[in-house]
Amino acid sequence: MTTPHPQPADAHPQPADAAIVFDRVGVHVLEPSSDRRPDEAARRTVLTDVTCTLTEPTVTVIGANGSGKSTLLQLINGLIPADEGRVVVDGLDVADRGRAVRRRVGFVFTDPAAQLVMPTPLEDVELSLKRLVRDRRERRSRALAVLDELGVADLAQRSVYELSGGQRQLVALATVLAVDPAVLVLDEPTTLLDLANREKLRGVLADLVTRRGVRTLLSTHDLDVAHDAQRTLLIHEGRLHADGAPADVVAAYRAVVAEESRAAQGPE
Ligand SMILES: Nc1ncnc2c1ncn2[C@@H]1O[C@H](COP(=O)(O)OP(=O)(O)OP(=O)(O)O)[C@@H](O)[C@H]1O
Repeated sequence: MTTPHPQPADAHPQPADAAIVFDRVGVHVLEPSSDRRPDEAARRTVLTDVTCTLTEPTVTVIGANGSGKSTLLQLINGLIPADEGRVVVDGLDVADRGRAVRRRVGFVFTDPAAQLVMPTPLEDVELSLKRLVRDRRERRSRALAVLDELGVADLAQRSVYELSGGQRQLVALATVLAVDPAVLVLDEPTTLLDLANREKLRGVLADLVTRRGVRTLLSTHDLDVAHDAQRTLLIHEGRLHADGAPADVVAAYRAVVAEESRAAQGPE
């Protein structure tokens, strides 16, 4: 799909070739097998032959545990390299323009502990801004503004250890948003959130898309959240099994689960 999307007046400038392209992408992992010597590792396929071009501002990825969703997302900024094929973000091949890609793409991990390294939320967001904003006072006011945007400014000076999982998740998102990414990739961002915070996050993401022109790509097990997108991908056993409107892809997912459950019960 290559339909251009209108941009709001104060939107993040998107290049003419704004798209995330997966071109026959495969990822394999080496799995040491118990009955072999450790150096004779078996190669297991995690993703295979994934091809799609994502131009929509909002895309969601669904699929069973272990199907390959996180791996797919981590290919986008080179956290996991593709063993086959190419991943291209806004015209930049991740394999040789990784640094430029990472400047465009913000990644929010499922586990906020992967992102929070400082004693307080404020210091964590300031750390993100260090490369962009030299003036300390400016850095502080921008960090507070982002925390405020996510409704967690009151936690700015608290110890990270005093925060709930959901609060940490919002702070982790703040550290990424602070540097104003053009593309925001989120791996199961609502897993740790209660209903109120889940709704808040959905609102924040919708607002980022319409007001800031950020494009979002997120994986989720929450089928309500999956419907928030213009396009949904279903990853099943490492393959792109369905791709299209969220309602259609969710229906395809239900069909896969029903078929697997029938097969597990065996012949009648
Ligand atoms: N570095 C690795 N070494 C070995 N196996 C790996 C590695 N990374 C991922 N895998 C395996 O690849 C498969 C896909 O993992 P991935 O995390 O992408 O799944 P997922 O769809 O995000 O699952 P979940 O919904 O449970 O988070 C899993 O079987 C996982 O164990």
